[in-house]
Amino acid sequence: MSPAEPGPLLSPTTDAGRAALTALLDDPSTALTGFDFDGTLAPIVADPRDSAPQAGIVEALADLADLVGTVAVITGRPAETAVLLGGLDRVPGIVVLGHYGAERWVDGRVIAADPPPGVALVRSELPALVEASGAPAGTWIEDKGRSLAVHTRRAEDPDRALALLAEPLKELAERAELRLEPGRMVIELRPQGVDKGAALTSLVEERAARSVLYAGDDLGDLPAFAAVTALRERDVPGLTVCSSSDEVTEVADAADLVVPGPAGLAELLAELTKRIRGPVE
Ligand SMILES: O=P(O)(O)OC[C@H]1O[C@H](O[C@H]2O[C@H](CO)[C@@H](O)[C@H](O)[C@H]2O)[C@H](O)[C@@H](O)[C@@H]1O
Repeated sequence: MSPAEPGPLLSPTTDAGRAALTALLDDPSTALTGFDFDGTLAPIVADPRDSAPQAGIVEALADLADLVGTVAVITGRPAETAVLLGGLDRVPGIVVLGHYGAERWVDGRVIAADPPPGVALVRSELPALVEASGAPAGTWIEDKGRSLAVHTRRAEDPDRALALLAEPLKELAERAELRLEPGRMVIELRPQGVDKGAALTSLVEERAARSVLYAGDDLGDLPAFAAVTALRERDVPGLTVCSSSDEVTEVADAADLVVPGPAGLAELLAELTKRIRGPVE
């Protein structure tokens, strides 16, 4: 295989994806690359406090940061949590947008507005709601400051727990004027008005990026995939990458390229940096 040919992983299956890859390789310095954290950069684990990046992936991001215009992480986590768990401060110039874009971490500083009052309401009512729902033991609440998430991964029957919680959480979210965000064995109640699509689009505009790559694994990443599609209409070629799992299949269906989880993404990033650098003389 010549260095100009796609490797086994870096092979988009759509024309739009192939066009975006070509644009990125032709002019990497104007490309923006964005990544989700859990399930994409970090393998899924039972307790979110134990999350750690896929081996080698932070080093791959650091290599990429030398070559492309922007490396960003866009996550449902608080920005600082993702930076700490991921050791993301090892990536030069990285931008970390937390809480679906409501927070921005750059160079060790976090910029964020105050959370809406509905978050305090949810904080006070959620424990009793979870108890009353009949959700099985192992169901637990993650308080992220600006939002709260109810996790069922450690419950005996995670899907049944989610089914029991769905209606009561919907009712509470409506009363608190918050948005319900379903994910991988989790339902989150979070402020409205932001999503990963709006966050990605703003960053592309701010950086005047001329091509974009976005990688994600969960339902909360679909707005970013939609933003990539919309940016193509504005002459910004875009490539969507799914870090696949058996838990969520909608993301693979929407992607230009599918890799097998964070391990596959680490390999893809290594291949991408190799392709950008070109043949070694
Ligand atoms: O936008 P992301 O970076 O993908 O964050 C989405 C949610 O990720 C975390 O939950 C997920 O990962 C956990 C650790 O692997 C796993 O235990 C859980 O089942 C997953 O849903 C995080 O805890 C949430 O707050 C994020 O919103």
